[in-house]
Amino acid sequence: RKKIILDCDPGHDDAVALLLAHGNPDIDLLAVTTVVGNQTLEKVTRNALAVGTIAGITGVPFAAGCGRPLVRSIETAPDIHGDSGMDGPELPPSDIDLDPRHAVDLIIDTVMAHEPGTVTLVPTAGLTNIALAARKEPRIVERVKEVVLMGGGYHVGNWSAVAEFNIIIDPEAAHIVFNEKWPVVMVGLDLTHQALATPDVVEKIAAIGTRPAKFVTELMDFFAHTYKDAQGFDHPPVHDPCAVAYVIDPSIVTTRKVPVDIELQGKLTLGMTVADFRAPAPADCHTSVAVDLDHDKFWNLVTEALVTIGDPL
Ligand SMILES: Nc1ccc([C@@H]2N[C@H](CO)[C@@H](O)[C@H]2O)cc1
Ligand SMILES: [Ca+2]
Repeated sequence: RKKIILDCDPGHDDAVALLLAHGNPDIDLLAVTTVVGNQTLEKVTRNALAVGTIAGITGVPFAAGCGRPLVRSIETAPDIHGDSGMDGPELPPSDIDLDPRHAVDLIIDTVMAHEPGTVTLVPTAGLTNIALAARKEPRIVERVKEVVLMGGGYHVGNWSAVAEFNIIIDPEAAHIVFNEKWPVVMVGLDLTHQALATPDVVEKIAAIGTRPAKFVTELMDFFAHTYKDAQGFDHPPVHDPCAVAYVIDPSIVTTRKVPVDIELQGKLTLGMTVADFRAPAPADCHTSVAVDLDHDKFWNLVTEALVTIGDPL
């Protein structure tokens, strides 16, 4: 099984990523950590625990992490995720207790406790926790198998003309993560804008007839409305589970090995993930970007995970 740590900011699509990670039999979810992003740390942490409760996750530590970016001030995304960060469905009180450790320490402890080269980090939010973990315990960089992150875009932005939200809310953290010498697979907007929750996808999920599936349809209904109003999309792109899906089955995403670095100075380009496609990638290039998604295989993974989780209505 593939061991992962999910670092997230639920977030409608983070919730689907967590359900996919929990429901897929090939994934061993070692820990769930939260970081400020779509909403404040307190709100996204409450949301993560609510999803864990709905999914019936037990025996997996949940820890809260950084409440603000390394350098810049907090920027949340209420226009897309609402005031709670996961508006739409009713959220149950959580029966999961937070791990007493900071997320950075839980990430470090977990990576150091497992065989080198076996733990994949899956960030689906700003990279503040991941950057700090690499600075506090540099040994995790050579020990982590790879970092498969939802963020960035080599030709697409959503928080500026050229920058994606998870990167631009903490570009200094992203610069650290992309420049450490570990393998980084950037699952950016170029890929995730192909993962649209169309009506037939939502109908398939509704037909599963379980509480978690109903929860996802309610998330998607809200997400569809805000994505239409705020970004003019007919159907909402469900970004974060694409990173988990790549870990489960790399064949459902095509990737290209290409140097990627983060713009920290530009007035117009701050937070841009600059991919240099020009020459053949240098032999020591440790970054790659996701290009094409197998839409049907992707949504089959999500529906199969929900079927596995069960809990009929
Ligand atoms: N407009 C918008 C802002 C933030 C996000 C969140 N950031 C990433 C996509 O930019 C995902 O992780 C998602 O949770 C999605 C849409
Ligand atoms: Ca997210």
